[in-house]
Amino acid sequence: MTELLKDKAGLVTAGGSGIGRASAVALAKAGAKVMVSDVSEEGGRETVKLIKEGGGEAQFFKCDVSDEDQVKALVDETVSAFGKLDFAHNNAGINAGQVKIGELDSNDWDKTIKINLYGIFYCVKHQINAMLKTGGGAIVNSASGAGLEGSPNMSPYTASKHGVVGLTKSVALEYGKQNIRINSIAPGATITPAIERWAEDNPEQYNGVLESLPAGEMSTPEDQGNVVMFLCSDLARQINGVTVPIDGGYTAGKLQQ
Ligand SMILES: NC(=O)C1=CN([C@@H]2O[C@H](COP(=O)(O)OP(=O)(O)OC[C@H]3O[C@@H](n4cnc5c(N)ncnc54)[C@H](O)[C@@H]3O)[C@@H](O)[C@H]2O)C=CC1
Ligand SMILES: CC(=O)C(C)=O
Repeated sequence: MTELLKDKAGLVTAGGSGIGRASAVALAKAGAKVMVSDVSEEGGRETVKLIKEGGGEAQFFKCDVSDEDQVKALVDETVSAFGKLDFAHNNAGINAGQVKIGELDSNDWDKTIKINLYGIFYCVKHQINAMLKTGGGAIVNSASGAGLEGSPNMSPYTASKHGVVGLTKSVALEYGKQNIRINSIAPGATITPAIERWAEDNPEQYNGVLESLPAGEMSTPEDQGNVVMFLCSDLARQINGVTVPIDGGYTAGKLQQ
């Protein structure tokens, strides 16, 4: 446990697995009270258990981020449980419809945009309104490397994550003077349970991905969660409106930043 987020309170969406679980744990280890939310009750409650076993404080609230009423209820419940909202990690995202756009089922487009982009909009809107009442705060959105460059066979995902990057920049310009910061992370390939299963089934492709990465390894959920924790803390007080690649240098060879 550290004291970096002592007396702070906030929420994590999709905190029941992978990056969201790691960020919830990192935030709690830094001393924060964390409302872990997920559409999966089982995953979310497991994260709460892990936090409590580590001596931290957390509660679970079920929330599908594609439903605005549920998102508002999550924000209200967090403020009611902890008295304020100092930070939020908006992490829920899916990657449906992994085909060329000519073959894309429109339902996969709708589903992806609804969770990845509308979900971030609903979260940010209601979190900002809560933070305005309690003195400000810090928001971190999960974008992706696919929010910074094109990715074949992932057009709904790529479009949604570019949207998250753009929304982050615009909102940063709107509320800086009210002591609200908003940033995104752009994880590169990160070893979450789903990727672990894929790697086991596709060892050659997995080794190909590893070779393309400057660090020679994928990042871990904890690599992502630690940066989220930093961005939520006052150490990052001058960081606003940016998207931080966390990918061992992968985007350094791709982008002009
Ligand atoms: N794992 C990776 O390599 C990368 C992940 N990301 C992004 O990071 C975020 C988290 O990804 P992972 O940790 O890999 O995910 P994961 O697959 O390990 O977990 C996803 C979680 O999201 C929850 N979820 C799904 N739909 C939801 C909804 N509508 N509302 C609330 N929760 C919902 C699931 O129940 C699950 O607990 C996503 O936004 C993803 O796009 C970005 C770049 C790379
Ligand atoms: C799936 C994804 O967002 C990656 C690997 O950037």
